[in-house]
Amino acid sequence: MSETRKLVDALTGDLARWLPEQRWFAGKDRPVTGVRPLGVTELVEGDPQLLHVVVEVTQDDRREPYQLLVGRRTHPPEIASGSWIIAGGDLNAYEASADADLTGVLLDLMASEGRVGALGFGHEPGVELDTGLRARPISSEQSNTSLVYGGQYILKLFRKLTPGQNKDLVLHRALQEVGSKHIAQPLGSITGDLDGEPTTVGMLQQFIPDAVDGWAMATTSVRDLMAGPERHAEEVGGDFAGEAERLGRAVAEVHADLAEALGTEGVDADELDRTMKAMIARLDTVAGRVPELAEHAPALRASFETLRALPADSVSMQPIHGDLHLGQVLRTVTGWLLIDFEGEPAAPVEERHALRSPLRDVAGMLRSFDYAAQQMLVGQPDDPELVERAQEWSDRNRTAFCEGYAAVAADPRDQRELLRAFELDKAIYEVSYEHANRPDWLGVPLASIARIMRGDG
Ligand SMILES: Nc1ncnc2c1ncn2[C@@H]1O[C@H](COP(=O)(O)OP(=O)(O)O)[C@@H](O)[C@H]1O
Ligand SMILES: O=P(O)(O)O[C@H]1O[C@H](CO)[C@@H](O[C@H]2O[C@H](CO)[C@@H](O)[C@H](O)[C@H]2O)[C@H](O)[C@H]1O
Repeated sequence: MSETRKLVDALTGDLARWLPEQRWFAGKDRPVTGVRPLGVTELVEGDPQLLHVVVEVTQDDRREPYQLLVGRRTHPPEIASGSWIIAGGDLNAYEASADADLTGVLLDLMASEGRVGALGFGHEPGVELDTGLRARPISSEQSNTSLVYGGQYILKLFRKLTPGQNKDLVLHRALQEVGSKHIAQPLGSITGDLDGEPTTVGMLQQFIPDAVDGWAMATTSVRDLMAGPERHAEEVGGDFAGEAERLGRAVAEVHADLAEALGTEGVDADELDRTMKAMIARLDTVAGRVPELAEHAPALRASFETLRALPADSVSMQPIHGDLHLGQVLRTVTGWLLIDFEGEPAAPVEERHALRSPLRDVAGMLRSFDYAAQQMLVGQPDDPELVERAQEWSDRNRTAFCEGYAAVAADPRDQRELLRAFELDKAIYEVSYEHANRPDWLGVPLASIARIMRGDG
């Protein structure tokens, strides 16, 4: 048996333990019952060695492919303890995305449009890439793993793979084509093979070094307010409402760009019915898993059912971002950029690619303003002054965002019932997300659901 084969066999055993410890692993809600290799490509030969590995992870009846970079060397560099998959012995192996001596090859292969085994590397038409740059992984906790090359490029390695072209790449290319001002330019990609289908495993983009994400800015503003709760949101130095308004405009412009690039579709009554049923199905699934949601389920179901009465022609469908929140927007020196057009990490691929109402993105941002304010109350939920300030901050910034959006497109608040239903649907998704990933924050979406149902949100 070859060395590599032996390693891969050993790895699959250890991965069942290691994978659930990774932030990006999407299946934390149930135990891993099996791991089997689907493909192994040797990107750097010898010692050190870099392997690109795709494994299929089984969890009960669910089977999902994940991508890994595996490094091996006799004299390993400083490796964070959590990155060791097999520590010590002949078969030492670590997750290699932080090993800058090894990851440079990915950029160099994209620059030269190389192919290694099942992996094809390419750059976008007309783009010339600098080579020989060292990469560092970005430290934030994310669904995928991103490497920054020399402060110039950012390469996102998708962790959970879905067959076909990744929606993030498809929408970035479409937006680039129509000259959207609100994206980081797509520069290259890496394509693998999944069940015989060419599949995006990586996307390279322009890196914006001085960008700050919306979540960091918004929570700084909330913190300012909470530090002196005797003052109101509009009186503190860190007021965010101007930015929220500009962000609303940017999101509306991206929606218009997506519609121009990829078209829109009207909706019939059947479609509205399907939307409602999908919301109820998600509610039932999440309420079955999270007991705290169950008490709201009957009222939520009744609320979704009222969508039936809406005129179908009030909705238009188009490609949308699909998981828009303050962590998915970057403030640069010139304005707001939207990133990460993959859609909800847990949604099935067909659903992510489907045309949807742009109001879903608006609802996602509204939820996020609420989150930014309410997460400050985790651990001190009963201080009436702080509760009032949090609500005030959220209301002020949600309004500013909608006003910005309405300056470019139809006012989302004119479709109050639909917007409310999308917000509730998103909050139900968040209950499931927090339950699996950040149980301490479960109260944030639950409190929002209670507030919206009371008519206070
Ligand atoms: N083009 C970019 N320039 C600068 N930073 C970026 C860029 N794209 C992404 N980032 C940073 O990387 C983080 C992860 O990117 P994202 O696309 O959201 O990955 P994930 O799919 O893992 O959530 C973002 O929160 C942001 O801080
Ligand atoms: O950015 P991702 O694609 O990984 O999105 C997932 O993780 C998000 C958290 O990092 C999660 O967003 C939720 O928490 C945010 C604050 O951390 C908040 O701004 C969002 O409104 C809230 O939905 C997102 O739902 C999930 O898909």
